[in-house]
Amino acid sequence: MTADPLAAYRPTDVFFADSERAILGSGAVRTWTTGSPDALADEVAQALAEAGPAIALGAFPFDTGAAAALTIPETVRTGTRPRPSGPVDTGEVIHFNPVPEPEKHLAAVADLTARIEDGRLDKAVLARVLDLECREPVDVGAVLRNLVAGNPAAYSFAVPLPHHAVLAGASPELLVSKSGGEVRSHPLAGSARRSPDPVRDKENAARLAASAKNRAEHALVVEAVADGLRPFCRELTVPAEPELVATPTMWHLGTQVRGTLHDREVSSLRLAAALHPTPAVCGTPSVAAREAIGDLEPFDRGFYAGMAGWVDATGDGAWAVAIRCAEVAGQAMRLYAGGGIVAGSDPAAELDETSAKFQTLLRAMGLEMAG
Ligand SMILES: C=C(O[C@@H]1C=C(C(=O)O)C=C[C@H]1O)C(=O)O
Repeated sequence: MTADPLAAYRPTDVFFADSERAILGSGAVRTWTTGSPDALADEVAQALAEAGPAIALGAFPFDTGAAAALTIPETVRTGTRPRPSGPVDTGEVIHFNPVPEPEKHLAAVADLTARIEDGRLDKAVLARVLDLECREPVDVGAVLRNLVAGNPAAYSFAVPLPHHAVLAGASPELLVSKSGGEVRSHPLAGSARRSPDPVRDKENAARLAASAKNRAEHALVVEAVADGLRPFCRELTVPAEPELVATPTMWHLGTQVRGTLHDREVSSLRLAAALHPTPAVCGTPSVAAREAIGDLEPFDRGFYAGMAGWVDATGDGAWAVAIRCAEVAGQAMRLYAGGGIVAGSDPAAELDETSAKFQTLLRAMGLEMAG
C-alpha cells in the first residue's frame, strides 16, 4: 500500500480511484492499442495469468471498433483514495469554443426529438464538446488532483492516450464491478442541476424524482443493464424504484443492480463488454441511436462515453462510464457532456443540462461558468 498514489502521478501513468481505493500504474509490461473489450477479454485474461499477480488498467472508446488504451503496468501502487487538499492552480484558460454552437445543439435536439416522435427510436444521448485553450500546457496532475478532491464519491481516472493526450475525468457512474462471485452496476439516467440555494436544490431533486419523463428514460437504462447481466447471474436484484444520486454539480436518478455470478472467474472486462454502451450514453434501440448520434454530433466521441477502469488476474475489477471527462493535449482541452433525449425533451433544458455537466471539469480548472 502506498500512502498517496496521486503524489507520484505523472501524465504517462494510469490512475483509477473509486470512493475507497486508488491504483496508479507506471511503465508498461504490455499495452493494447486496438481491440474491443469483447475481443480482448480472453487475451487480457491470459496475459494477466502469465504476468503473475498483475492488473490491466486503461480505457476503451465509445466506438468499440476504435483505438483502445489498456496497459499492464510495470509498477502498480495501490492505496486508500487520496484526499488532496485543493484546489491547486491548473493554469489560465484563454479561449472557449463550444462545438457545435449552442444554437446548432438546440436544432440537433429538436431533430432527434422529431425522429423519436416518428417512432424511429425511443431514446438517444446527444453530446456536445467545449474546447478550451490554455496559455501554457495544461498541468494534468493538477487537474486530476482537483477532480479527486472535488468529487470524493466519483470514479476518478487519468489514462494516457496516443499523441501525448490524457483522458481525465470524475464519473459518477459505475458500468460494472466484479469482486469474487458478486457483480454490481449503478446505472444513472435522468438529471437536474444542483443549486447553491438549499431550497431550490431540494426542489430540483424532488422535481427530478417525480418526473415521469425522467423515470421512463431511466427505466430504459436499468432494463438494458439487467438484460446484459442476467445471462451471467444466478441471482440478480433490480430495485423497482430509482434513488436520487447527488454529485457536487448534478442530481441523477440511479439504480443499484446487484447479482451473484454463475462463474466467479468471468472477468470484469467481459461483463463490461456485455453492457457497453448502455442507453445512458447511447440509446434504445442501440443501432438506431448510434446512427442518430453519428448524424447529429459534429465530432468524434473518442473515449468519451466509453469506459475507464481495471481488471486483475482473478477477473475482479471495475469499469466506470467515461463521462464528466476531458481529453487534455498540451494547451488544448476538450470537455464532453451529453444528455438523454426522449419524446417531449425540451432543447433549451437539454442545452442547460450539458452546460451543468461541463461544470465538473470546469471546476477542476478553477472555473465556474455557463458552459
Ligand atoms: C451522458 C452523460 O451523462 C449520462 C446521461 C444522463 C442523463 O441523460 O440524464 C445522466 C447520467 C449519465 O448516465 C454525460 O455526463 O455526458
